Amino acid sequence: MTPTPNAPAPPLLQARGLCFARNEEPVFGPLDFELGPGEALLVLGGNGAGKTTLLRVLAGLLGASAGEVFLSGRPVDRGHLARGSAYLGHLPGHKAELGALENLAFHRALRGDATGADLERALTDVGLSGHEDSPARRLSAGQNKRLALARLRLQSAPLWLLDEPYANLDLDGIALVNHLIQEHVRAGGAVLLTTHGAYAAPPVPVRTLTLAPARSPA
Ligand SMILES: Nc1ncnc2c1ncn2[C@@H]1O[C@H](COP(=O)(O)OP(=O)(O)OP(=O)(O)O)[C@@H](O)[C@H]1O
Repeated sequence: MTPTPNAPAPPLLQARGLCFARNEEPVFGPLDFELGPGEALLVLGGNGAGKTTLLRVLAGLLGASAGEVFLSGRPVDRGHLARGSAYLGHLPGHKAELGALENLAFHRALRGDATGADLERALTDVGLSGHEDSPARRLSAGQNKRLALARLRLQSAPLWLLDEPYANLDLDGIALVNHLIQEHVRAGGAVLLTTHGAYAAPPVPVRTLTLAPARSPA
């Protein structure tokens, strides 16, 4: 279909009637929201409200029970979501025996990414200079989070899904996350993030989505 001249660009991410249930017990939804390029959406809700589950659905790691998700105006399935987003979860997902640099190279090869980005520079940028050869299993929780941030930044996905990105980080690390979010959003990307620490809100236009207890089907 030919786009209408001067038509507003569709949101980068849109959810309509999105629900997730486990064993017929609703976890969240129905949710309707959208996120444009250059925006961040802070997902709020108490422990167990379904924030992580929502991010995993949007990352294509779990299938929604109902509803639709659109990327740049097109309805997408789980495979498209997995390819169109970069997910930072609670677990860093590194190969424990590989060094920090090897982990970045491994994930780049896995994605078939041929950008040729400087991986040593990527480690330096997240404060891991000097840890190039350290196996991931020997990195601290905060250093593992920093390595995951380096991986995130090397991906070209426009949509970032960040689950508790500030967890385990010192003040300098919190500022690093905010810098990366700001850089990504200014480049036209979008970020959906969860956090329990209001102090860490990134310095970009932020909207909020509060997950209320899910409604049981009538
Ligand atoms: N693997 C699982 N198997 C069964 N139930 C699960 C599983 N993971 C999460 N749940 C349940 O799903 C609900 C939502 O969990 P989720 O982790 O999405 O919440 P959350 O808002 O991210 O919580 P928190 O703020 O504590 O991290 C909770 O009731 C939780 O017990």
